[in-house]
Amino acid sequence: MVEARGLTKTFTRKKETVEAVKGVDIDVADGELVAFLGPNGAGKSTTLRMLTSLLRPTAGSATVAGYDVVRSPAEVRARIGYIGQGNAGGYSYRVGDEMRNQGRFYSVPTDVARTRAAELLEALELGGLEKRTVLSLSGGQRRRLDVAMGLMNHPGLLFLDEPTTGLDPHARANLWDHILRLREANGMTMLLTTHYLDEADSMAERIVLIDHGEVIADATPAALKRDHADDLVTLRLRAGDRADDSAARVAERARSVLPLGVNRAEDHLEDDGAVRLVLATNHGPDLVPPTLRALEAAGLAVESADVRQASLDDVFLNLTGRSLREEAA
Ligand SMILES: Nc1ncnc2c1ncn2[C@@H]1O[C@H](COP(=O)(O)OP(=O)(O)OP(=O)(O)O)[C@@H](O)[C@H]1O
Repeated sequence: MVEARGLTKTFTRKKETVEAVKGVDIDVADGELVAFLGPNGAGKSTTLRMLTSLLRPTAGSATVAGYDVVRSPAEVRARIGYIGQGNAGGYSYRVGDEMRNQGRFYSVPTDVARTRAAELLEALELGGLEKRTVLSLSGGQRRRLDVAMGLMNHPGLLFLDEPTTGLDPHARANLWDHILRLREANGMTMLLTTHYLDEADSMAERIVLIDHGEVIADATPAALKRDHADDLVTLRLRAGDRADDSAARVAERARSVLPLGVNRAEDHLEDDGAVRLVLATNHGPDLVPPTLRALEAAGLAVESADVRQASLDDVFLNLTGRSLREEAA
């Protein structure tokens, strides 16, 4: 559905040059749901705007739904839906008019547009709001209207630029619910940008991590976490009463019986004399039972166990040395 090679965009303004996108390769197969994830200014929107033919690339090429974005922009636009950042611009327009205008923009015959608009508004829980002005809608309703408008031409491929930014958690979940249901019903391919880590993690089948205009990783959320981050299992062990049960001995005995699957182990002496053992692993939850069994069989008392699973922020941190969560904040 999408094939981009060496896609590049350089903005020049008042002698200042910004290399927004630096030679990006992207492939999206039919039916995939792919998220561009990256910090502010990484080049996500610029890439999306080139793929939707809204922005001409400085170099490189892209075909979308089988058409070249530079040579055949009209063919591309007829086959895609695009939901930009803060779309529903005509605030004084009525919801129904916005949908009709969108239909006209895509040359959808009037009677088809009427039926389609009604179906989409119903599917996005906006039924009955046709006569309301866009201005009077809540943030979540406005964003759902954006989605409805983006689907007026029944696209096989939908581009969403930060669809849930600015919405509260309830409205975000609700919007996702609707998007995924429509995707299911229509078999749409979807490409979206987001800086919500949790959203990318749970919704996207594949994540393209973008930083400083470059793709720094491209894989499923699970593979990214497996290859670029560790789960951490933290255990508190009690030093025994015997003379040779010093904290150092406890740590040493614990290390000697750890099961397979531990990438790294560190121990720390706590103020109260307990030993904190931190295990880095790719299989946090699965590692806990055999570890507990092994430690207990070795006569070591485990006071507590905690598992922190790898996150996409850990992945970004390990790849760039910066925290995406902190940059977003
Ligand atoms: N029209 C423009 N003129 C000049 N510079 C631009 C223009 N559009 C984008 N840029 C610059 O290009 C870089 C990439 O911007 P882009 O909007 O693609 O990033 P982004 O990853 O989508 O960020 P955000 O998450 O904040 O939307 C930024 O440095 C931005 O300032």
